[in-house]
This record gives sequence, C-alpha cells and structure tokens, in this order.
Amino acid sequence: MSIFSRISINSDNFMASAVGEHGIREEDLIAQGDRLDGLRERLRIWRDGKEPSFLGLPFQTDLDEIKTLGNRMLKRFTRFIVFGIGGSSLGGNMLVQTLGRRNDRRRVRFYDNVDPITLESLDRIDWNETLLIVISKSGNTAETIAQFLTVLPRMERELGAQCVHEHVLVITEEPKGALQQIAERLEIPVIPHPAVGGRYVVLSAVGLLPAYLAGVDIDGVMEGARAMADRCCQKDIRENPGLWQGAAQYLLAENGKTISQWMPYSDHLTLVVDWYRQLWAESLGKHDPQGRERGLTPVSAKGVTDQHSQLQLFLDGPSDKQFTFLTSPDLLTAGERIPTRFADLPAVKPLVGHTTGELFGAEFLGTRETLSRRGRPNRTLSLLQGDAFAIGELIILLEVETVVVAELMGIDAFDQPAVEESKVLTRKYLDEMKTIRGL
Ligand SMILES: O=P(O)(O)OC[C@H]1O[C@](O)(CO)[C@@H](O)[C@@H]1O
Repeated sequence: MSIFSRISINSDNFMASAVGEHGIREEDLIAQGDRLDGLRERLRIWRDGKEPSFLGLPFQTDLDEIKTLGNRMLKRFTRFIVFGIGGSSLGGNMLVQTLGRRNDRRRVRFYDNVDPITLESLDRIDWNETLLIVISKSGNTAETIAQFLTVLPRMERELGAQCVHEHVLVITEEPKGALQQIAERLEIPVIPHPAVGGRYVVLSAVGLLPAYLAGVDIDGVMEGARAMADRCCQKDIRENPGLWQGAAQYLLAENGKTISQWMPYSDHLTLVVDWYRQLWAESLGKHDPQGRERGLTPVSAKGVTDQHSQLQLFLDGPSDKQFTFLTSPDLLTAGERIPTRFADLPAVKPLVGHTTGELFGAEFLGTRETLSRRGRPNRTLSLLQGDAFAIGELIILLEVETVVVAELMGIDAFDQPAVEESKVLTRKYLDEMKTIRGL
C-alpha cells in the first residue's frame, strides 16, 4: 500500500554500510520485526479506537467542536494565555510556534513555569481582552494550580468575581482533581481531557485548541497524523516507518548510543524537540522487568549555532550518541544574498553571492557528512516550513517510535513512576518553609 507522505525520512546513515562498526545491520533490523508482533496488534487496536490511545486521536478528536469553540473565543478575545506544564503545554506550544500564522501566534502565550520573575509579566495582561486556558490532566499539578490561584485575585479585581468564569476555560480529566473542583465552584466551563497520557495528547483539544487560536491549520495536522497512523500499522517492518525507525534507534542504543542527540536546522522547529524530549525521556527512562536502568537521553543542539559550541564533542568525544537532523529544505532557497562588498577578504570571498539559506544548508550538509565520516550514526527528517500535514505525520511517527523502543526494551511507555518522589519532597520542603515563615 502506498500512502501519501510529505515528510522525508532518511536513516541510511544509521546503517553499518554507511558509518561502519558504529552503525547497525539491515538484517538485525528486519529481525526485530518478529519481536514486535504483539505491539503491531495493539497499534491496530489503538488506531481503530478500540482502546483510548494517542493513535486513535487523529481519528476521534472532534475538530468541529474545537473550531466552533475557537471561533467563539476569537470573536470575543484578542489574547490567549495557557497555563500548564509538561504534556499540558509542550504539544500545544509546538503547534503554535511551528505552524501558527506569524501575527496570530503572538496572541497565544504559554506559561509553563513558576519562575516568579517570568510570572511578573502577567501583571500587564488586560483581562478584559484575554481568555485563560488552564490545562492539567490530573488537575492536581502544583505549578499549574499555583499559576491559576495567584492570577485569580487580579482577574476578579479587574473583571468582577461574577464574570471570571467567562474568561477561563479548564481542560482536565480527573473529576476529583483540584482543578475540576475549582472549576465547579467558580462555574468555569470544563473541556474533558481524553484518557490519554499528557505527553501523547497533543492531537486533542489540549494541543489543538491553542493551535487553532493561533491560526494553525488543524485539519492539515490531523490529515497528516492519520496518514502516518496508517503507515505505522503496516505489517512489514520495511514499509512501516514507526517500527523501522524505532527498532533502529533501539539497536543503536543496545550498541552504546544511548544519547538521542537532535539537531534541528530550523529555528522554527526547535519547539518540536522540546516536545519530543518529554515524550522520549518520560516514556523510556525507567527500570525494565529485570531491574536494569533503561532509556535514551534526549538532548538538543541547534543548527548551526551549536556547531560552534558542541560539534567538537560530537566528532571527537565518546561515541555514545545517535543523531537526528531536522531540516526544512525550503530554507535553502530563502534569505538575503550576501553582497559582493569586501570580497577581497579571504573570509568573505566564499560567501559572496550566496543566500543565508544556502549557507545554512551547506553547513548542515557539511556537519552531517563530517559526522558520518567519523562513524557517528545519524538520520535526517525533512519537512517544509509551516507544513501542517508533515507536522501531523512527524508527531505520530515520533510517538510510535517511542512505544516501539519501549516494547523492545520491555518497559511501559505510558507511566512515569519515579517522578512522584520529587513531588512528595516538594510538599515536604514547602511545609518546612511554612514553619520558617510562621505560616
Ligand atoms: O497534565 P498534568 O496532570 O498537570 O501533568 C503535567 C505533567 O506532569 C507529569 O505528570 C510529570 O510530573 C507529566 O507526565 C505531565 O505531562
């Protein structure tokens, strides 16, 4: 079956045939297909919506509902603030920044931290013109609750306590969660968060409502997501990019390349990596049934900027990394032409007549080739800037890859058992501060 795609995936440089002993062999990769029969079955069940899952979202999320609500909000408000953290903000922010229309994306702002200095900028918000969207799957996340409760008195002062509910929307799942309780007490409308883990939920109202408010073509995103979901249900691992790419990264990790080093060559696409880091880190960093510590560490370096800060390490340092380049070929033809002025100077001469986009592209190609020559396994994902369909494909590809790696490592991709401990300690330290401050 051939399925239309707008993203090009080239993992030739993962292979031993291209990068020597640090790469992997095609026959080993194909052999992983047999270990993935169980997962393949589950992927189909998920895709068909027989169990709630990220793979069903592109088929089940009601876009008309999101658009109707979004249009209503766009008529009433000029600014949109989103409170949330982790999966409750990274996906939406990624869509807004990579696909939002230039002017429209400025009106949607995400707050995903409790740094008091950053939060000071909320003092300048004109709440008459603003809608606040508070997102938390559990409804109990300390940072999100703190953001909301500290801003609430100001909203009440400006809008009048009885009108606040017209300026807030809550997205949450847990009926007993604090956010749901607060929403009920203040009569704030609640949009249900699907029964899908936060880091896999971008293709629901959680990511798509903020995206729509920023002018994102959410139909395009979902079409691309559906196309990739179908490809990732193909039986043959060679035809199935999710299985192929996931298995390749697993084999590289088994071969000591446990750092997943991303290099987006596009400022626009850096937010994709921010979203991906949570997906990869929380899904894969855990103990396997034998108690072994598993996982791949996702890290990001920006092309070309970090060529001048980290490339030396990538080339001559330990061979513990597998690289993913994220590029936009249309950037190659963009940009200003470098003028002929000062062409007599040796450092200027090679640049003359070229666009900044050509320099960008040449640096990417040069870096990739140098890494390959040093036997550093790498792959390239390329998509056009602002291509909603391709971003939809990319989201599903990366989600499926993640569950493939988890399956091969024998771990659960959907829990995050260890993070609770630091939350318990946070509460303990808050309590201690209370005593110190005599609260
Ligand atoms: O959506 P919630 O429940 O506020 O959680 C936010 C984030 O916190 C985590 O639970 C980790 O602490 C993530 O898995 C999640 O995306």
